[in-house]
Formats: sequence, C-alpha cells, structure tokens
Amino acid sequence: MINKVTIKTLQQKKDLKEKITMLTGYDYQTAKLIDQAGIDIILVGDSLGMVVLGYENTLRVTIEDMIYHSKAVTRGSKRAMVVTDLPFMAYKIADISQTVQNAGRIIKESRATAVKMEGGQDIVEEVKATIDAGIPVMGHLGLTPQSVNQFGGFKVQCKEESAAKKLVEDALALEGAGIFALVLECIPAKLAKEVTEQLSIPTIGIGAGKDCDGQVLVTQDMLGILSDFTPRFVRRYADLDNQIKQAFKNYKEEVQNGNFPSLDESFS
Ligand SMILES: Nc1nc(=O)c2c([nH]1)NC[C@@H]1CN(c3ccc(C(=O)N[C@@H](CCC(=O)O)C(=O)O)cc3)CN21
Ligand SMILES: CC(C)C(=O)C(=O)O
Ligand SMILES: [Mg+2]
Repeated sequence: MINKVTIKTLQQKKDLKEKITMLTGYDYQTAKLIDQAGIDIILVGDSLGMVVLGYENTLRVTIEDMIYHSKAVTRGSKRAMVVTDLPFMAYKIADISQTVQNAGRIIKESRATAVKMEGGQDIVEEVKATIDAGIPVMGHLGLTPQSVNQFGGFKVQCKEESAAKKLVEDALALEGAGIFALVLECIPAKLAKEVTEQLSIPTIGIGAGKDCDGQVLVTQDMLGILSDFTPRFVRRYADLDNQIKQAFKNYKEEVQNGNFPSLDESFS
C-alpha cells in the first residue's frame, strides 16, 4: 500500500520543519516521474497555458483545459497529492455558487484532491463556500498571474510596506477561511518568512526565499525545457532543451544518411 500524501501529511511536515516539495505537471508521463521521485504535490497549474499551449499569459486557459490535463495527471499519480488551479473567470465572480460548481466539476471529472485560487480577502467567501462543499482549497498570494494586467507585467510584489501589510492580512484571512496551504509567489524573502511564522498552515514559495515551508517550480523551467524563460528564482536541474534538440537533429541526420533504420530495426 502506498502512503498517499494528505493535508495531514503536509501539516505534519510544517510542524516537524520538514520541507514540502511541489512541482507542476500537465500530463500522465511527467506526473508518473514526479510521483515516483517522491515529490509531495503535483500542481496542475494554469501556467500550462503558457508552457503547453503557448499563450503569452494564463488568462485564456479554460476549465475544460484544466480538467483535460488534470485527468492525465491523476492517472499518473499514486502517492502525490494533485492540486488543480481554478482558471481566470472560474471564480472571483459575483455568483459564489458558480465558483463552487466550477471547483466541483474539476474535482469530480479529474479526481484531483484540491483546487487553488489566487486572491486574499476578496475571495474569502468563495473559499469558505468551496470548503463547505467538501473541496480543500490552496491559496495563492503575491504575484498572482491572473492579475497580470493589473500589475503591468510579471513583477515582484509587495516591496512597499503597505502592500506587505495587506499580504499578511490576506494570508491570515485565508487561513481563517480554512485553506490548507498557501502559495507565495515573487515576494521579498523577509515577508515570506514573516507570513510563514504567522500562519499555522504551510506556505509554499516560488521566488519567495528559503524560509517558506515548501517550494514549487514549473517543471519545464527546472528541467531547462523552455530556455527562453529565465526568471531569477528558477534553478536548472537539467538542460533538456539542448539534449532534446540534439536527439531530433541526430534522428534527422541518420534518416537522411540511411543509418536509420538498420536491419535490426526492420522486419524480415
Ligand atoms: N514557465 C513558467 N514558469 C513560471 O514560474 C510561471 C509561468 N510559466 N507562468 C505563470 C507564472 C508567471 N510567472 C513569472 C513570469 C515572469 C517572471 C519574471 O520575469 N520575473 C523577473 C522579475 C521582474 C521584476 O520584478 O522586475 C525575475 O527576474 O525574476 C516572474 C514570474 C511565474 N509563473
Ligand atoms: C507557479 C504556480 C504556483 C502556479 O500557479 C502555476 O503553475 O500555474
Ligand atoms: Mg497558476
């Protein structure tokens, strides 16, 4: 029997000061590798709009896109918890019951465990209603990419004292609403440390320094698959971009020069 990662596992890790690990996954094969490597959480992030679909930001991603990719990921994951982003306009809307419907569709059709929502005090009622329906919610503060047009680009957030103070208040409000973990994206390390100390639930950072309870990266970034995307917080653990391109070139050359296929690779 595999010990599945649960909300309780994550809380225990924070309490024991063991780091939580999360990576994004958008397909079956990658999910299987992440799962087998022992990563705690696979995030089906709406970053798939940029990484897989080639959009310039995450705003055009649909609920259908999220369900399609989440279905593939849950098939590949035996131990890791699968969390799926609610996409732009699937929440933060006047009709809260619509938010719960959308979150419920994702859980029901994809078998993900939880949903993630960007926002603070503005979404507390939606977070509460979703949790009341039995759906665990992960929060996300700081650089919330669905608000990119309000930020005027993907920029570090909360450098000013007033914005930092608001982020702490938002974090506490979300914890009060019942979220089980909170992503902190692109904020000063000192602020992330303060939030992590103030909350009893785990924080998971991306560009938020070393003192969060866990870390998350976009898998393609850390594998070096999208080498045109190089924000400061990404560390490359592989250079697959060049390896893959070289393999394609070798294949092309060997087909062209008659080296592939050989007799062994043919049927008599
Ligand atoms: N491939 C990928 N990786 C990500 O981490 C990611 C996505 N896509 N898409 C959704 C959001 C967008 N994200 C981004 C995108 C760009 C920067 C960036 O260029 N940051 C600059 C700082 C710019 C400034 O504050 O002036 C950096 O150098 O880190 C940061 C986060 C994070 N998310
Ligand atoms: C970068 C993470 C936190 C995310 O929200 C995503 O991949 O969409
Ligand atoms: Mg996202």
